[in-house]
Amino acid sequence: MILGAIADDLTGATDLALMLAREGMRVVQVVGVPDSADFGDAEAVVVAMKSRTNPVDEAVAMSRAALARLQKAGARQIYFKYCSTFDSTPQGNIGPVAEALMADLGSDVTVACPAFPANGRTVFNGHLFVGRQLLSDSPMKDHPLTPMTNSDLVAVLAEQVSAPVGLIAHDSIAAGAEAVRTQIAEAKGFLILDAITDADLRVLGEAIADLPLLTGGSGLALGLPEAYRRRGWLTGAGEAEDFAAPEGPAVMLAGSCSKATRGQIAHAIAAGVPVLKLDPLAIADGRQTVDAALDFVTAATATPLIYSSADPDEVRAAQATLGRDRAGELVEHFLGDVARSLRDRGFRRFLVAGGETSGAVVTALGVSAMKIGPEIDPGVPWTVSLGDTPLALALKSGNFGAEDFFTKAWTLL
Ligand SMILES: Nc1ncnc2c1ncn2[C@@H]1O[C@H](COP(=O)(O)OP(=O)(O)OP(=O)(O)O)[C@@H](O)[C@H]1O
Ligand SMILES: O=C(O)[C@@H](O)C(=O)CO
Repeated sequence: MILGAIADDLTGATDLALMLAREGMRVVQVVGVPDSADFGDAEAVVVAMKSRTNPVDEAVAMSRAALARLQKAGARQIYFKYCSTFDSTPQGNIGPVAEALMADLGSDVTVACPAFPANGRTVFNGHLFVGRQLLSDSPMKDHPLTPMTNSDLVAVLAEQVSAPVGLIAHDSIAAGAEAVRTQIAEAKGFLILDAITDADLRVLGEAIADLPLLTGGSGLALGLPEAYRRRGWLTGAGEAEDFAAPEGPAVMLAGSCSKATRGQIAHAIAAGVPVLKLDPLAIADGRQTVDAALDFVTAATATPLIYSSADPDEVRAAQATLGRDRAGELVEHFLGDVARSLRDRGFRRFLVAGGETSGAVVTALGVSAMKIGPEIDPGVPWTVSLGDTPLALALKSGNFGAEDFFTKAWTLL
């Protein structure tokens, strides 16, 4: 194994696995800390955690356990994958997890870069942009769990760590990999990396391929396989692996409240997709039940969509009554229960929107590992679970995907 990755949520793990597979690596994605350190002939293993919004101690412990397994499997380099919108709170979990991994690896310097230009995430002078907006002006300011109100990543990360946080600005990246490598060699702690294009990411790939620990979104991995190839670690052109989606009925489940997901839902409704909208308050007081949701799915004449996605005002109202965490958990458990019951009734194809939501659904489905299939939109592939009853799973990061995602995805199977 060359690269061992630890992702703080499931859709993020899939996003990274797709990036590595597309650049020619044999990748396996596992869900949760794997029991064994045997990953067959995988050149990269991405361990998907659900640690983005857990208490800091829990997130650190889970990530360290994953690291130990990846080290045992012989990973040459470790990658901590977090969101391209740097989803975190002043407590963490990006900083504390990264610091713990650094300590375990005996390393005193690492880099941090959430840039993913194909999805509009760029970092310039240490400030994160989402499309043309600063992160703090983007819809991420209203995220239900990790509202992002500061775009200055040096400042954001400095609040979360005890080590110093510096910046390698775009002029250094434009000067090439050697210039970046020199700055890293002279630094201690964390270095935020600017990157505004895929070409920047390829320069960075070459500059960082020998560091023990990398931290970033999936974009930072763009140039790694090529850099590994140059070092002779990765051989072969990386032929696309076979992908056969299991046959069977399908369902779509959305718990993401992102602007992108809400737009995709509106598009699906306009296209005639049968929908059921969930309300956390109605789930809490028993007015909405899993049985009723299953009846809705059974009665649907086309692939149905169940969603709890709501605009920021609705989310705030639900959270004011239930509390932020309970509102989220109610929806996640509900969708997980629905998914499990549908699998038991023969459903084999699941499209899920939202990282936390995907974590809950995939856990409920008992999926422990998956292979990467065709890309639906940047950062979102179809996957197929490994094991006795394979399931086709599309796990969409909240903010990813074109407007027609919920209808287009099915045409790729
Ligand atoms: N109507 C609602 N009111 C309050 N919370 C909600 C509502 N609908 C969903 N949630 C919760 O909001 C959270 C959304 O997080 P999730 O990670 O699934 O989506 P996302 O943040 O848009 O996606 P990603 O993490 O991939 O960017 C979940 O915990 C979900 O249960
Ligand atoms: O990096 C991203 O934006 C996504 O892979 C993600 O982590 C969403 O939860």
